[in-house]
Amino acid sequence: MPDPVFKSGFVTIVGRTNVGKSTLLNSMLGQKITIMSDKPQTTRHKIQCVLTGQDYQIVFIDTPGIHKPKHKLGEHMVGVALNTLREVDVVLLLVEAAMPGPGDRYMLEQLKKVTGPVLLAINKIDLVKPGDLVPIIAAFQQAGNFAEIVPVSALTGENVSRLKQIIIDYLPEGPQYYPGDVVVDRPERFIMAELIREKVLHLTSQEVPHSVAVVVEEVEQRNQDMVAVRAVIYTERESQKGILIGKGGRMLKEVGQRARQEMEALLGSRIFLELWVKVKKDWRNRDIDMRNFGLLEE
Ligand SMILES: Nc1nc2c(ncn2[C@@H]2O[C@H](COP(=O)(O)OP(=O)(O)OP(=O)(O)O)[C@@H](O)[C@H]2O)c(=O)[nH]1
Repeated sequence: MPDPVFKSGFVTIVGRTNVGKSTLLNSMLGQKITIMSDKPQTTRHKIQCVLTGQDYQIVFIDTPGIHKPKHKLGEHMVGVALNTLREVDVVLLLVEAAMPGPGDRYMLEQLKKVTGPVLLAINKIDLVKPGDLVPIIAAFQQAGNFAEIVPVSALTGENVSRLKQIIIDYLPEGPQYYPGDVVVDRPERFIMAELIREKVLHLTSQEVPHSVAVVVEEVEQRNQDMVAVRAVIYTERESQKGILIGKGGRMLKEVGQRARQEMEALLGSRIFLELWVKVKKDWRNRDIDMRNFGLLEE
């Protein structure tokens, strides 16, 4: 019998904010890695997760949403997304199960610049009646040029393994780029910061929008099973700082407790987490600060 072919390559998931990119990625990986929240624009970084099977390896690059930029950080995000599209083997466009609107058309235009296969996954099908899906699929089929169209629910997992198989089908024959386990090509500090930020977004609802950045300033191995972490949550306004700290420090304590539990599970050691809140005005419009926060590559 001939050896089975090993397939590998780089895949990027693109889509408007909030369509469920992180949820889908996590569902495919079966492990929580990227930030998930119900606020738009939470995935600012290019994250590589690696999914390895018997005869395949998918390297996921999670790009920020392609959307019309509103401020400097927005512009940067669009640039990152478009550059990534040209470097990968497969582009996976994720949309919500609804008729394509102006925002989708903007994205479909951008995707015409891609030469490789573009797959379309129509997400959140758990929210629509099966009958309503047919015209949606037809509309997207007409509006774009997709190698495959797959309806999925990232949340319930419906059709996710089929989508994974289709991605593998479109990968070229190639080497195993990374070791066998799921890995994240990001320093642990980044993951810890994202976990903290996720808790902030979940716990503060509307009052503190995504104008929050988290920087892990220090990680110190105290002893064999204890790691001390010092992190700063940056907000744009004093009022947001107040909300984040909460009455008698209650909010910050809650954020810290929840983040710590997940950090411990992820890193497999006990964590001593020290959290600070600082105000840094208008950080989103200043390149220098964005670089400090690790949002721009040098
Ligand atoms: N009902 C339903 N909700 C979903 C599904 N997939 C994702 N969501 C929800 O949609 C919201 C956004 O999901 P994310 O995975 O954070 O979206 P994203 O595209 O990564 O968002 P950004 O990081 O802002 O670009 C979350 O509240 C998810 O729980 C799905 O299949 N069905």
